[in-house]
Amino acid sequence: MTVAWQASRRTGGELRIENVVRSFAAIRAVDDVSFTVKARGITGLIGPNGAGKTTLFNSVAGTLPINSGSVMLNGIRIDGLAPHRIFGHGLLRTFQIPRPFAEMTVLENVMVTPAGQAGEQFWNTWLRPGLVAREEKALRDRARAIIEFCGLTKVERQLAGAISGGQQKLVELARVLMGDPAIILLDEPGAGVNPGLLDHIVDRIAELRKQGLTFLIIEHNMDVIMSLCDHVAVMAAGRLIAQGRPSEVTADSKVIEAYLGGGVA
Ligand SMILES: Nc1ncnc2c1ncn2[C@@H]1O[C@H](COP(=O)(O)OP(=O)(O)OP(=O)(O)O)[C@@H](O)[C@H]1O
Repeated sequence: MTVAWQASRRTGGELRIENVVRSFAAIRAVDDVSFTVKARGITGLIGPNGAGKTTLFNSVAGTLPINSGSVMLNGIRIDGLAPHRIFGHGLLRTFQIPRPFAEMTVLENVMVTPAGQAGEQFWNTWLRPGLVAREEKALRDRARAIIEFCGLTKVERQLAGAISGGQQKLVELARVLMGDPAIILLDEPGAGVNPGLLDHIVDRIAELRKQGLTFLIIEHNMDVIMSLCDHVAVMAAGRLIAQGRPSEVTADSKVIEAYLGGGVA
């Protein structure tokens, strides 16, 4: 029997992206971009293919160093920190293509959490077996509660490589939730997901926001953006060309022009 799970252990999640530049040789993939993701809100990041959205995500999450500018999380400067330190400050991300351990079950995938458990120190297995067993049980209970929250209980014993692409997206979300995030960067949660499951994913994201989490979401599906986001930032050719409420940015002539000129996915 699992206990109801609440995503409310951290507070905050405000992300301030200021004048960020990231180039690849002559291409300024992110060109002097500034915007703020409000704590406990859902900000969408949209733009045509090649706009620089993924590069900005990678820069914020610490996997790509930035050339200039700054990234602040809850007032703490995080650009230049290693990805695991940024993770430690509560910023976690998912990937456009889910990356589960295909030969492990859904439950095992969700139980793979950051270092620091007693069982990871091998001598504990002999000297303090009770502690290791208690930690293992607490981890399993927490994983099962999060799996239930994500609606994955029916498939928790299946191999993660054998479930649908949409369910794998939910496994990614569950894994991120195990890391106790303040802010989650979601990379195209709707890509390749059937409409029924997409409604469920949207509902879970809305519930997590209600519980105090903050989101920055890259998404090409405008229905998802319109139903979830309270703020939208629009990039094109590396630059931020508009930001505001969803209804404002979709009516903005610069945005319409960028999509018509750049081709919408
Ligand atoms: N590792 C890299 N090396 C060289 N150029 C890159 C690299 N990564 C991205 N780019 C270039 O940077 C620009 C922005 O790409 P990016 O993938 O960030 O855009 P995007 O908005 O995420 O696009 P999509 O919606 O198609 O995923 C593109 O011109 C791309 O070719």
